[in-house]
Amino acid sequence: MNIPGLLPEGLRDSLPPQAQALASLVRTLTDVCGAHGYERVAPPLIEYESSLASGSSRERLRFTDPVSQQTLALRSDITGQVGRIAVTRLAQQARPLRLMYAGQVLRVRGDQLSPERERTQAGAELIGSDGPAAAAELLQLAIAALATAGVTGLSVDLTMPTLVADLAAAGWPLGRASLAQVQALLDGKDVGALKSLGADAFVPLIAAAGPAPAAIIALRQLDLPDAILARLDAIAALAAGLDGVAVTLDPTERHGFEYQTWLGFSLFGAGLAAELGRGGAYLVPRPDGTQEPAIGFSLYVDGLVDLGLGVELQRRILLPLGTPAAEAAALRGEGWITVAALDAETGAAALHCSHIWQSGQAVPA
Ligand SMILES: N[C@@H](Cc1c[nH]c[nH+]1)C(=O)O
Repeated sequence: MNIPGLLPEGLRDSLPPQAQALASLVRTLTDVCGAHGYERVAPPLIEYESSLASGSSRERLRFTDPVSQQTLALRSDITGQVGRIAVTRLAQQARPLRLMYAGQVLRVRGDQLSPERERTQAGAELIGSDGPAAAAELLQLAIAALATAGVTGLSVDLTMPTLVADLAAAGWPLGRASLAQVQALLDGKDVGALKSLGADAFVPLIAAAGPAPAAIIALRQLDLPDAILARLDAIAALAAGLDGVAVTLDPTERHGFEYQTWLGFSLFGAGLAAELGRGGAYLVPRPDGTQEPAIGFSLYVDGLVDLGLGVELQRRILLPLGTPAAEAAALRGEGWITVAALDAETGAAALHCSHIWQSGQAVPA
């Protein structure tokens, strides 16, 4: 098919002013992470499919490399690549290691709330710890970055991605159901089926969701193993430390948390149904077969552009033909965007200029 301008489903051109807004938002978000001690890394867009596959079951666009004959894939997430860098090239660096990144990722399929397949992720990962102090740092950093970018009405949904599996491992009876079945029934909030299969113990988890303080009280009433009670304490402290942000807890939510462990979180803002970012604790596989704890987040910058953020209102001035270069440079120095006329006819409006430079003065067009 060769229709000019037609793009494959889920892909789009970013135009003025959105393309500029995207770049300036990436800058804002990475500046906030940088100011908190995170150092930038830039992994490649494409890698061996086998190295991208570790840790994530996400579907990736793949192809055979005509040069090496190996299967390569386009990254669908940058977190795993940062982990790979941390445990290989930066394995000798002191921990915790604080790294950040920004770049494009490609998903094979979009989803209902965000149909686009190419997205820009900007995020931070702390490698070497996934404890409560690290969790508090990362969550607060994600919130600070979004707030600096101009997001209002921030809310956080906390989840415990491995909770159900951990409870089953600790001896909570699954009845006649498999772990995967119980997880699916919890996703569907299917109390009847859980009971009829003998997995009654898991039913109260459904009601223990909602505003964090109440959900935590409800969970504490269940017969939880000590290790999980300790996590709950950490989550309670985390939620209490997020001033002015609405925090909910949905303990059995796993959707989108394929590799996160004891803690996952989604970030939302006023005006957009889709999440603005997501993060959590996870384990990075080391080449020797052991694992290193880590925690981080990714922000989806396109959603911020859709909210109208990142557009800088800069004044544009038309410079008539023959304007001396020094005058033009002085105007740019004052913060003007200068647009040089190439002829005497083209007017300010056609060049999106609000002003014209006339006899040494900026005159409204
Ligand atoms: N990269 C993950 C979020 C994440 C970052 N670090 C840990 N988890 C995602 O986009 O879903």
